[in-house]
Amino acid sequence: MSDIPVNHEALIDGKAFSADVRQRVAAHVAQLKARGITPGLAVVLVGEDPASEVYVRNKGIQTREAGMNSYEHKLPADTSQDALMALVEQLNADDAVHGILVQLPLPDHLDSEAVLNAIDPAKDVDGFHILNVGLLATGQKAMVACTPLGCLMMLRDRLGDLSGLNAVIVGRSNIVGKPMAQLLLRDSCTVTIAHSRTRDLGEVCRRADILVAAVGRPKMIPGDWIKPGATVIDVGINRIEEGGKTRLVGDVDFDTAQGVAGAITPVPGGVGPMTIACLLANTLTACCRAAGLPEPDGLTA
Ligand SMILES: Nc1nc2c(c(=O)[nH]1)N[C@@H](CN(C=O)c1ccc(C(=O)N[C@@H](CCC(=O)O)C(=O)O)cc1)CN2
Repeated sequence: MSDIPVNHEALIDGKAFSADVRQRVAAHVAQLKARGITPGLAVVLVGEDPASEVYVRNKGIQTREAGMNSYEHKLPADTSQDALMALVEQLNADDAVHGILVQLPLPDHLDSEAVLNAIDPAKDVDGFHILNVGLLATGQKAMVACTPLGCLMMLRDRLGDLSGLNAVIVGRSNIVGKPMAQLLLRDSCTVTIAHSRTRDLGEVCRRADILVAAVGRPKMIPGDWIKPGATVIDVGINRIEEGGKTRLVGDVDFDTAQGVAGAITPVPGGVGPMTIACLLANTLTACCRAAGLPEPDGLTA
């Protein structure tokens, strides 16, 4: 954000929202623990990517803060595919582990798709397993990818019933764009997925009551692409250099967008914090399902 005054009424505070989600998860975990059940999340990090190390550390901290067990597996960058698959199998078989997450990106020599599809779908708290992708696409009970789940929670909180709204998602990735589209379709939005080849992208965006930006291009969407009063969810986290300093910006040009949008997520402090909160929510859901207990209200799709 720059020196332009922030319209606080329009701001969707992902930090505060994620704190509330984590608090609700913790309350539910406390009830489970009183029955002798402790949810456990295993996170696997291969290599030493600095950003991944920060995310994995934060996941461990927030998992423990929610009262769950955290199991961290840090493997060297030259770990073989076989060794990684063997660890996944070991975690699949471990009853103390209810959720498994392999931090992405993996080093280039590893086949990410094969690793993700080796995770037990019931423990796939990232929602990336092909079975969970298919279940979501066919409207069945699935583990849902954390970032789109977090976006959905914020949209429902801000707008209530989403049915009939025009939703435009800019970006067609497997981990955000496509699952986001499925979730909004399930909530009866009229959904458009736009991407790099979309013609008249500005025109398409201007039709959106809900605009989700997930392209990974800094400040690509200016304020005059936004319908007045629209709800804007910015999934982009881009590090840019400005005035000799680096800072994080989204895919939306926040300064020009915030005066037009009815509600908007900032970067940082918007969607990002919801990703880890939803990971904890998914781990709790996986644990409840494994124990044959009712799922927590308001923490699933
Ligand atoms: N297996 C997975 N790998 C990755 C995922 C994922 O969901 N599953 N997502 C990202 C990284 N990520 C979590 O893993 C993540 C990214 C960003 C944030 C966040 O809170 N961002 C802050 C800004 C942080 C900063 O200052 O750099 C924000 O937006 O406010 C949390 C988690 C890729 N890998």
